[in-house]
Amino acid sequence: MPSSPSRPHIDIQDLRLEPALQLLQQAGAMLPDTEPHSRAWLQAVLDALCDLSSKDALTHLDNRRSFEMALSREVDRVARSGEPALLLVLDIDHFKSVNDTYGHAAGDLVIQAVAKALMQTVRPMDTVARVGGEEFAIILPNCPATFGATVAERIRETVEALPIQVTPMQSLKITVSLGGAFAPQWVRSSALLWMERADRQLYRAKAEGRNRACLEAQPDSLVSADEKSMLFALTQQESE
Ligand SMILES: Nc1nc2c(ncn2[C@@H]2O[C@H](COP(=O)(O)OP(=O)(O)OP(=O)(O)O)[C@@H](O)[C@H]2O)c(=O)[nH]1
Repeated sequence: MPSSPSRPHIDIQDLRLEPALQLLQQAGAMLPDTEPHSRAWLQAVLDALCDLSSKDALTHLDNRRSFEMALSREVDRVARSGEPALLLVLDIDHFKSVNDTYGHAAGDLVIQAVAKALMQTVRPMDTVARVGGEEFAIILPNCPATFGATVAERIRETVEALPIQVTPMQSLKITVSLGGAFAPQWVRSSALLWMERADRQLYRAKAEGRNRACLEAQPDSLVSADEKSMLFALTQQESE
């Protein structure tokens, strides 16, 4: 393929890569073992930086930024395919008292243990993210409405049964509250609205006593006024 004459030539040696390499080293990321300053080496550095900026440092789950991107992609996919998709948001109950009683390091161990349990409880195709201090979110593509409550309950039970060793002598039990909402099928909605609906259910689970999962009722027919107006605007645009 003929190369474009206007394409600028970049000498990798001239790039200021030291700060990026230090960042990767400090984060314990694997540095590329290909020939330094080769094209393959630079690509591996870029890949490692992308990985670093999309993962949560404590749990290695997706961070909020990459979760939001995944949620937007899922909204588009559902609108095109009509497949059901469930969003679960999950919050550790009374987590402040774990920190206050056992210390911040013990709190971190609890967060890591919950993250690991979530990864082991859902399918590889599901996206598990840490979206806040002690708050997680899970996107479950292709999850039938009839299965939503079962999967949320399975997660709740798994965490409840989990012994978490915070010191050699001390093991803790914790619980989580979950909220869930299905993406409206065949409707181009927004990731933000979907998240708000799941959050409302989480709020309900907390208010009703914690250690429970609340899912939005009648998932297939629930379309908010905002979503209807977005769909209307889109239909208008398409007909113009
Ligand atoms: N150890 C640790 N604590 C964190 C981290 N991020 C946030 N927190 C703490 O998480 C706690 C959250 O407390 P709250 O928002 O009051 O929630 P809660 O105590 O779980 O109460 P409910 O959610 O109502 O059951 C605060 O004490 C934060 O300091 C973290 O990365 N590590």
